[in-house]
Amino acid sequence: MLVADRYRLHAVIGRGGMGEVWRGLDEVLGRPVAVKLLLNDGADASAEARFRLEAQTSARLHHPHVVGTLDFGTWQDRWFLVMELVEGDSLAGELSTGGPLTPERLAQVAQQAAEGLAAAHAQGIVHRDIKPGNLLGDRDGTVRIGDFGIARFVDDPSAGLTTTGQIVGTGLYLAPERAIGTPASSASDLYSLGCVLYELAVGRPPFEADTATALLYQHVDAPPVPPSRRGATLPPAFEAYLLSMLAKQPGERPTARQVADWFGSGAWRGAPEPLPLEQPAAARHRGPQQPAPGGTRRRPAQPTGTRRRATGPAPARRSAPDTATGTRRRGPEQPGTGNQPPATVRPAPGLPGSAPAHPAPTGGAPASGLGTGWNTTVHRVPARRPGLRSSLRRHSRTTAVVAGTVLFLSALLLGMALF
Ligand SMILES: Nc1ncnc2c1ncn2[C@@H]1O[C@H](COP(=O)(O)OP(=O)(O)OP(=O)(O)O)[C@@H](O)[C@H]1O
Repeated sequence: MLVADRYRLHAVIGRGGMGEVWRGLDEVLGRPVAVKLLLNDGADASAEARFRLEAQTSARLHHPHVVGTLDFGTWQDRWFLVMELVEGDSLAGELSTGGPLTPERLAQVAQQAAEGLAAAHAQGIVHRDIKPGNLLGDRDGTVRIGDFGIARFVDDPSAGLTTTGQIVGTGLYLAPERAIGTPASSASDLYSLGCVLYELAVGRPPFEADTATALLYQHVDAPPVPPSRRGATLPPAFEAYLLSMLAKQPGERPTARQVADWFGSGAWRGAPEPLPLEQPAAARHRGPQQPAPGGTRRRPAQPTGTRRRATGPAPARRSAPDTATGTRRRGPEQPGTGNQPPATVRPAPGLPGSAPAHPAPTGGAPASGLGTGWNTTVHRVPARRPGLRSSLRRHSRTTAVVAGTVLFLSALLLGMALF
């Protein structure tokens, strides 16, 4: 098939919600390309506008870690988008074929995906659909962010909702603030990236549930179980930093720039700071930014230029639910994987019951990670949820109380030391 007298389509690479992607050849320039053809079913009147927006948005970005846009137009009444061809597998494919990634590969994914996001955020673009399938790995492992199909500019008042008030994004990776209907910000992308890294480390996403409502509650209310308690072998600094990306409050997450710098610095190899008696003298003088190969129990390394609150130790110290088992097996002991929502999920009065709000096409399969119908883009769940909103506020209050107590005790100890 020759599209627009120029692009020879060879084989379908994959299908998404908006169209199918083909491997092809630009016969004019003689180079391989990927061509996305918008589905022609006429089912979604806004699809054409979204497709055009994807083209325009991605065309503004020129970055080694973002899939480049080469052309856009119509051919035989179908819209097409021509992109750089990424020859390797998506991170979703990498996980399903090879299992959880090594810390080295994970750090590379984190750094490069964050570089791509930082470039988008610098242009005022929020991706809004960061998920394993949208992170493409080149043959040499280079990670490129694709699919800006639902990206928005941060000052776009319609960002976050469709015209019918539905939440846009992928539920397994949806930031808490988005679960309560707040428009996505760059911090929302960082939360999604945190969920993706978690999944690539553990083999399962941080939160899973049988219903969309229960899943949203977990994003808002449930502390993620540290990956190490689910079988992942990450250096402690890496784990702490990853958990900081999953902070419930957007302002407590590191920025994309900080994530890229931190992983690029090698600080992820570090371990928590040892207790005073265990600490070797040389390590005491090592700066907090430096990696600590082989060290034990050192405080997580601080990212360059990162706000103190975004460095990760706090989430890591948060006690995990007793349901964590340290296994990768999916079962009722893992958060949200049983038939009932976990104890931390409190369905609010008036919310839909246990029936999935967005039924999985596989016949009611739970929201259990890659390959399920929940791994989709638009959630047909009413976006404004008072219960979820107050839940998020409660998190802020708890943080304030803890911070106040720590401050008070510090002052008390200081006073005792002085007098
Ligand atoms: N530039 C590209 N090079 C190589 N493969 C690509 C490229 N763009 C997309 N793909 C592959 O094509 C498949 C479909 O991509 P597409 O962006 O249409 O859908 P999706 O992200 O899977 O779903 P949705 O758009 O509904 O979120 C994906 O699996 C992806 O791996």
